[in-house]
Amino acid sequence: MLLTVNEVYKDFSQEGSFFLASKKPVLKGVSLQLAQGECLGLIGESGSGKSTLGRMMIGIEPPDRGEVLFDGQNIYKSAGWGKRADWRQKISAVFQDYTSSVNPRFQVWQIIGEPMHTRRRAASAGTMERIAYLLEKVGLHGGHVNRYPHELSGGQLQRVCIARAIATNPAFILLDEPVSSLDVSVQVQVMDLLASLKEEFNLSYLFISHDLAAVAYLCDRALFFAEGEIVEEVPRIMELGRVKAAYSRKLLHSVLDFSEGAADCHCRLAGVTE
Ligand SMILES: Nc1ncnc2c1ncn2[C@@H]1O[C@H](COP(=O)(O)OP(=O)(O)OP(=O)(O)O)[C@@H](O)[C@H]1O
Repeated sequence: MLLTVNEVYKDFSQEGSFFLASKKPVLKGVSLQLAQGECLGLIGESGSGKSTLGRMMIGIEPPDRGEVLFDGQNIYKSAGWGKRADWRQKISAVFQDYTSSVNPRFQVWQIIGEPMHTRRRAASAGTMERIAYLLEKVGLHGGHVNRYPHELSGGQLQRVCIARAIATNPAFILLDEPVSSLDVSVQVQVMDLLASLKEEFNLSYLFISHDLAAVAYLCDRALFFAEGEIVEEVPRIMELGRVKAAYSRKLLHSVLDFSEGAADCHCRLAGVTE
């Protein structure tokens, strides 16, 4: 298994009364597994702990209890949290807010070169070649290489973030609401890009989204998440419309009418692409 999350717990301090600060449990014994080349959807209401779990799976939010194994290695123990280790090259992320994900003073080549440890002022010919290759992979071209973030559209900037995310040949990418800030027509294009990169590079994704159509389109299976716990698993995405738990049904019906099942969802998304 590429990634294994074993019984992870996380509490955050909460402002209490003047003298007391209470602890709020945000993850309550979550376990999951992710295989190479698989896309797992994580669906849940705002504040349910999805992003906390995502951050934990990319090595930046240590659990209070439990473990996260990448290729069998406990990412918070073996190399020490915060230190460089092989697994860091194999894990990356794309977030919802592409604007704050990049340094506004960096040009596109510097942003994409960041995980390749490119120096700020110059990059080798080999690195620039690699950057050109990555730009092409995400549907951009050489004309974008010297641009600054403010000279790009939202969709183009998110494509730059995706190029940066695949720069180190990762095995796993956290996609935390990666299309939620984009216009609907651009969302579909970026979803198509994520789907084709997954196929080409056999990537594994954890796809956090409120958009059930997007989950149905991209994911192989999905988890419904509430108050720090998995409430239901959908092992085959085509069965997304047949969830049983009251919470999952409530979420489904609040977003789309799923009475026709997940196929309906595919059709709706496909309709936008036509
Ligand atoms: N560093 C932190 N310190 C204190 N509380 C935090 C911290 N990070 C998250 N929380 C709290 O943990 C809870 C879960 O947050 P999280 O962002 O994981 O939820 P989410 O399901 O991703 O929500 P959304 O869909 O709105 O992004 C929230 O109540 C949030 O305020």
